[in-house]
Amino acid sequence: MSETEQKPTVPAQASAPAAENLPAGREPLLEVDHVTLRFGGVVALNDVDFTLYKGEILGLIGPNGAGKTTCFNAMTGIYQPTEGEIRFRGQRITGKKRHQITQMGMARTFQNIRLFPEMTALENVQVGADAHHKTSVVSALFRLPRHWREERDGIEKAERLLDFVGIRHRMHETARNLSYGEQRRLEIARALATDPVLLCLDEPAAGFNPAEKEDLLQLIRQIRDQGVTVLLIEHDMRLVMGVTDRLVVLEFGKKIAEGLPAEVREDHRVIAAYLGVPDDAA
Ligand SMILES: Nc1ncnc2c1ncn2[C@@H]1O[C@H](COP(=O)(O)OP(=O)(O)OP(=O)(O)O)[C@@H](O)[C@H]1O
Repeated sequence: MSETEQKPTVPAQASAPAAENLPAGREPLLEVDHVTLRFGGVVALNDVDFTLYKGEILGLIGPNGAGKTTCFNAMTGIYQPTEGEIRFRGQRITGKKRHQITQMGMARTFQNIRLFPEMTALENVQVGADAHHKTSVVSALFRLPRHWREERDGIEKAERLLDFVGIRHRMHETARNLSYGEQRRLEIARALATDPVLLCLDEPAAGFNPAEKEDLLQLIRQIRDQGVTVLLIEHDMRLVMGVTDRLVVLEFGKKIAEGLPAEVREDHRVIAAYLGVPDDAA
């Protein structure tokens, strides 16, 4: 990416902080405040409590069924907590609609890729950019100048984002014809098109080979360096340990550990959770 016009369209914010400064003195961006979420008899989240600070890359990890995706879904308005609340940029988002949360600056990707398969890569990203368009139905119908301007800006922005994630050369290809890795990158570009301050990535490396994982690690760092805070759910421990500033660990819906990756890796409860051995034997 060149330094000038190729710069991605992500919000201009203060430059990324040094990881070692986290979290002391940092500004909270997202607060998950004693959240419990039940599905009938299943307690998917049990009094989960953590804060995500502006500018960090936080990993949310845990064995299968630990509650990670449920936590993302509660944050992004898909599920409502049974108890507790979630605050984003100081505002309570519990009860808000998904599009309202997107407009507040939170974007996400999904564990199972959700693109518009018959649309081109460019069009998929434009859909994300449309979240902020101000054109009324009338000005779109009558093709007023404002509509053209927004459409042109949307295309330019989509091209820059495709360049940023490394698939600009595929912009006119339909999403269904992209490789799996390209589709995952396209999802990230589409999420960035909504100008998020927080990007939530749900298992972005699933199905990747080691080289693709290394590229993804670089991309996540670049996203953070553009001022976007990142919340990452990921099973690949090498990627998690290599890219995150801090980790929150869930098991059976409960937070069992939180801290720097090096600390969490040594935590006996985390080792027990991953190895499936009794707590006192770990
Ligand atoms: N819509 C739902 N209805 C009922 N139970 C659900 C629902 N969604 C999740 N669960 C249950 O909540 C628990 C947590 O699931 P969740 O998908 O959040 O875990 P996860 O940590 O993301 O797992 P994985 O790593 O396998 O994706 C599981 O027991 C799951 O079966």
